[in-house]
Amino acid sequence: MDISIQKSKLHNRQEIQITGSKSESNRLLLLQALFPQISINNISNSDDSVLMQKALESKEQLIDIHHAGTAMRFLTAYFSTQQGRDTIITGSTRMKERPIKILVDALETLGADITYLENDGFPPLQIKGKTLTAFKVALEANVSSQYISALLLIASKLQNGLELTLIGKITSVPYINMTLSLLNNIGITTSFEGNTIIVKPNVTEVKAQTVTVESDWSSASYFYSIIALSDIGTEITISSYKEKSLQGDSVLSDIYEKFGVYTSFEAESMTLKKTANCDLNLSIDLDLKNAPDIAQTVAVTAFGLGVECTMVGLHTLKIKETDRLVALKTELEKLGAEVLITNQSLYVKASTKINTDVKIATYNDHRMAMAFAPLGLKVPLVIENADVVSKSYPQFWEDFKAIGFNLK
Ligand SMILES: O=C(O)C1=C[C@@H](OP(=O)(O)O)[C@@H](O)[C@H](O)C1
Ligand SMILES: C=C(OP(=O)(O)O)C(=O)O
Repeated sequence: MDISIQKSKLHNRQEIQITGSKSESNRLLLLQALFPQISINNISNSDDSVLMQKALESKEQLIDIHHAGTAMRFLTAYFSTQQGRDTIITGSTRMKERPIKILVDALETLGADITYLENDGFPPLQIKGKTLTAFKVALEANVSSQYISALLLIASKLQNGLELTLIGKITSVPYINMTLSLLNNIGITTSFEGNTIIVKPNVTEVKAQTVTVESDWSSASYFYSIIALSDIGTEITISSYKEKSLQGDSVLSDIYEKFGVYTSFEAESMTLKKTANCDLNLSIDLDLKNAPDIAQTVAVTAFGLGVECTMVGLHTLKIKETDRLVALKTELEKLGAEVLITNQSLYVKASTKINTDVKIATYNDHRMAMAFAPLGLKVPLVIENADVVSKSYPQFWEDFKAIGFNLK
C-alpha cells in the first residue's frame, strides 16, 4: 500500500496517545517469562513486541521473528538458557543479514550450544537450551548494545550470575542503562563500573509487581518533526511521557529546541509547541551514537527547514532494518538534497528547494516511512509500502490523519 500525502494543514491543537516503548516492552516481556510475578501496563502494540510475546509463549521448535532485531537478540539469549528445549530461530531476508556473532560467541563462552544454519555469524540459529555455568565474558561493545542487553536480561538466572567486560567504545549506552534500570526496579542487583557490568546470580523470584511502560519516544520523534515544520503557535499533546525517561531518545526535547520546538511536561503527557522560527543560518551538529533511531527523523526535519545538518556516531545505522545511511542519502537526493555519507556520518547541505511528488522508497524500514511523512506539510509526496510502520507504530497513519494530514 502506497500513501499519497497531499498539501496538508494541521488542526491547531491535537491530542494523541502513543503506546509503550518497544524497547522497554521487549525487555519486560523477557523478564516476565523469567519472573511470572511481573505484570506490564501500557505495553507496546508494535509488531515487534507482539512477535516477542508470541515467541515467548510458543511451544513450537521454529520461531520466525520477521524484522524484529531486538527480539532476535534477546530470544537468542533466552532460548540458550532453556534447558532441554531445542529451538530454531529465523527471520526476514534482512534479519539473515544482521550480524549476531558477537552475541553468539559470548553465549558460547558462557556454555551455550548454538549452530548457524545458513551463514556463519548470522541467523537462522539452532539453539539447544542448557544450564549455563560460566559467568565471565568479554565482548566488543561498539557494534550493537542489543547483544549486551540480551546477556544482562538472562544474567540473574545464570547459575553464577554474570561479569561482563565491555571492549572498545560503548555504543547506544542509554539502552544498556535502560536494561539495568529495569532489572534494578524489579529487584535484581547490578553494578556498572568502568567497563565492567556485574549482575548478581540466582534470583529465583521477584516481588509481585506491575510495571508501567512509558510511551515510545522514538515514535514521538515524528511529532517533533511535524511541529518543527509547522507554523508558530501549532501544538500537540502526546501521552504518556515523563521528563525523566529511561529512553535515550528523550534527548529529542533538547535537540528540537534548536528547531524552535518547546516541550512542556504535564502529569501524564507532554506538549510540543512551535514557539520560534528556525534560524536558516543554523548548522545542526550532533553525535547520535546514544540515540541512533532518531537520526532519520532529524535529517528530514533539517532538510525540510532548509537547515544544514551534520550527524556523526551513526555506525549502527548500517546494520538496522536497512542500511539507513544509504537509504537516507538516496531518498533525500530524490527530493533535491545534497547529501554526503561515510560509514558513520551524514551531512545534508542547506537548501531552499524541495522537489514535489517524489515517491519515497521505504526499504522495509518503518522509520523511513515515518521520518519522511512530515514533509507532506511542505510538498505533496508518496510514501511507498506505507504499512511498514506497524513494526513499531501500527496506528501511525490513523494518528497522522487525525491531526490534519490529507492522505490518499
Ligand atoms: O536495545 C534496544 O531496545 C535497542 C537498541 C538500539 O540498537 P543498537 O544498540 O544496535 O544501536 C536501537 O537502535 C534499537 O532500536 C533498540
Ligand atoms: C533498529 C530498530 O529495531 P530492531 O533493531 O529491534 O530491529 C528500530 O526500531 O529502529
